[in-house]
Parts: sequence; C-alpha cells; structure tokens
Amino acid sequence: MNYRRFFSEAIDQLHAEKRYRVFANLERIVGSFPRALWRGPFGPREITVWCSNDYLGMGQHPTVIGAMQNAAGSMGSGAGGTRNISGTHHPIVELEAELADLHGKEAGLVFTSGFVSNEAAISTIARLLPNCLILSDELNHASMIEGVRRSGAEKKIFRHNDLAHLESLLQAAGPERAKLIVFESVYSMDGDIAPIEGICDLADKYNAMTYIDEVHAVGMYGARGGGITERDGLAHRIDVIEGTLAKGFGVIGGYITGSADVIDAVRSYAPGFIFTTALPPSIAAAATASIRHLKTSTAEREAHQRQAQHTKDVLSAAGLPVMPSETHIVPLLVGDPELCKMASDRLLEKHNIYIQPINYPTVPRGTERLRITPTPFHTDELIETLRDALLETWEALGLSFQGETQPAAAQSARVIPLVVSKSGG
Ligand SMILES: Cc1ncc(COP(=O)(O)O)c(C=O)c1O
Repeated sequence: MNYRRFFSEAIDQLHAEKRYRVFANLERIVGSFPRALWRGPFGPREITVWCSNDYLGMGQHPTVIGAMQNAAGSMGSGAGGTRNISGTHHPIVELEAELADLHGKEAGLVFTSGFVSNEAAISTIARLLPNCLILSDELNHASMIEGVRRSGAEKKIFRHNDLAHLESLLQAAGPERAKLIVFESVYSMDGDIAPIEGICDLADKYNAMTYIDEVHAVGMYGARGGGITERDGLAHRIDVIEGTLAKGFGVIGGYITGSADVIDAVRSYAPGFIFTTALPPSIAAAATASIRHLKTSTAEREAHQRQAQHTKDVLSAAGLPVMPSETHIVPLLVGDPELCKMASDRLLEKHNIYIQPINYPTVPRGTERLRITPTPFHTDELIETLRDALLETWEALGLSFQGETQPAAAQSARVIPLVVSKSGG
C-alpha cells in the first residue's frame, strides 16, 4: 500500500465533501475578550470572537488567573504522574470535593477533559453492569458515543428528547435487565434542553440508571452554577452528573459526580482515568477558584442570559434565520456546507468577526449553521455590529432570510417566526 497516497486521498475526500477544516489561529489578550488577534494570511488583525465556549469569560477572570499563577509558582507546571502514582495533589482533591458539593453528590472525580470523562465513565459503568442496555439520545455528543461503543454493551438510540420512544425501549428491555440512560441537559448545536424530569420519572418506573452531560450548562444555570439539574431541582434524581471545566468555568478538564460507590468504581476500573497523567495542580486550583466564584456571584450568569437574549432578539428582528433555542446558544441556519464556510470566511475577512461554520457530521446535512455564542462581554454595540455584518453577508451570498425557502433538510429545522422585515432592526 502507498500510505502517503492513502492519506492524501483521505484528505481530498474531505475537501470534496466540504468537510476539510481550517483553524483560525487566534491570540487572546487578557482584558480585551471577546476581542482577539487573528494571525491570518495578512498578518495579525484584531477581530471579535463570536463562537467561544468560554461562555462567561472566566478564562480571563483575575481570580482564576491568580489562582493558576499562585499554584504554578508554588507547585510547578505538571502533576508529575498518574493519579495512582504521585499525581494526586491537594488542589485536585479540593476540586473534587468542590464539584461534589456543586451537584449535591457524595463524590467527584476529575479527568483531563470532558471528552475523556464521558468516554471513560460511560464505558466503565456500562461494562461493569452485567448485561447492560444503554439507552442513548440520538443527538448525544461524540464523547458519549465513544463511551457507549467502548463499553461493548448493547445500545438502543432513542429519538432526540422523545420520552415516548424512550419508554417503549425501556419497556421492551424488561424489568430485570440493567439499563443506563445517557443524555445531555443542553444540546450544544440547537440549544434545546432535555425533558430531564420526564427521563427521571421513566428511570424510576423502569429501574434504570441515569447519566447526564451538563457540559454546556455548568457555571451558567442554577443558583450556584450547578447546571440545569440544579436550576430545576433535579440533581438528586440523577445518578451521575458529568461536566467540563473548560467552558463555563474557563479552564480545562472534565469530571463526574455521583454516589461514593459509583465514583469509586470508575476511579478503580476506568483506563481513561488510571493510565494517564493527572491534571496539573495549577489547573485544578484555577478551576476551583472559578467554581467558587460562580457559586456565589450571579453577575456573570445574569449578564450572559441578558446578552444571549438580546442577540437573539436583534438578529431575529433583522430577519436573520435564528433557529429556536431555549438557551444561550444562538444557531443561525445556512443549510449548505459551502455557503456556510463562505459566510464564515466573509465575516472574518471583511468584517473582522469570527464564527466557525458548523457542518456535517457535527449537524445533519442541510442544517449547516453558524453557531453564535454571546458572552457577558459582547456589548450591545458589538451585537449591532454583528447584525450589520450578518445582513451584509446574507445579502452578498444570497442566503435565505426568515420565511424564505430553505434547502429541504433545513426546512425541518424551524426558525424563530419572522418579527419584522429582513431590512428591519
Ligand atoms: C456535550 C459535550 N460533552 C462533552 C464535551 C467535551 O468536553 P471538553 O471540551 O471538556 O473535552 C463537549 C465538547 O465540546 C460537548 O459539547
């Protein structure tokens, strides 16, 4: 086999399918978020980032940066070992206790990323449970899908947020079989929320275990930032709550929380936890500082919600095809991969606005979109600048406004009803 040609053809294939990804080379500057330097083909240029998952801007919070600097200054840059072999430093132990408290659970366990936490925890839990059947929402994140696959357990996919379908699968499994329901609270591409209470009711009725991914909710929802399960008073009804330290908390790492026994089992059996170097103590210290800050300060959450709603209002009033979202995520329907990339390129090159295009396989074909994530630092003025740049881009590329014919698949991805004409706002 010609290995070089093989990989070159694999890349050609991605180009042909319009799936080849180009990274924007960015440089953040503390104090100026969401502004950043884009190191593009014409040299460094200042742009506004509209697609960061540092949803609350905690990555530039002085308390978080200070905690990281202090811990790095006193404890060094790396953990120096796996958790079992010299890598368990006090800041990690503190962080795990903080996370358990955040979700009202007995114990917490930290991983190097949210991806690893899902992959390691789901695969281990479902592998340990005898003859386990996993029931997985069809829109679950790739990290959960990897966990499901790796477990080797039988899986059934239930239609997105469809309680009736989930119930029929639970019923068919029979009362004796071990069952694990895995789902997210906030779905990151559409911004919708799972019917958590209904899923818990079904789990009780059919004696299933529940595992929720709160990656796009922790820090942002609930009185103390404990996510949608905290906001809705449902955390005690979920067996395992998983989250990230990289988005709302602005650092890096992932975690699970649950009963002491479940956490102990994952800690003892999950290769993704055991056979890898622990998070640096400085990262753990920064994450703890961020969580503690957001447990008591509501200013960031309130400003975030306000600016997210304002962005939705301004863009939909201008006739732009904002898809319905119950959360801070603002998806703008394009419906074609090439046009989606062209829109993103034009926004960056002509308007100094960075929004990464979201194409298949992250979203279904025909529902390609720009996924906009406002933060508390996106001012009203920046939102108006965004609207004007989007309007110019939509006109220049002949993209569909609200109420205009969309590509077939996009038609099923509803948009917020037209408020005023597309030139309005
Ligand atoms: C729903 C969901 N779960 C898990 C992850 C992985 O989290 P992390 O970025 O911390 O690896 C992501 C990442 O984007 C995600 O969207």
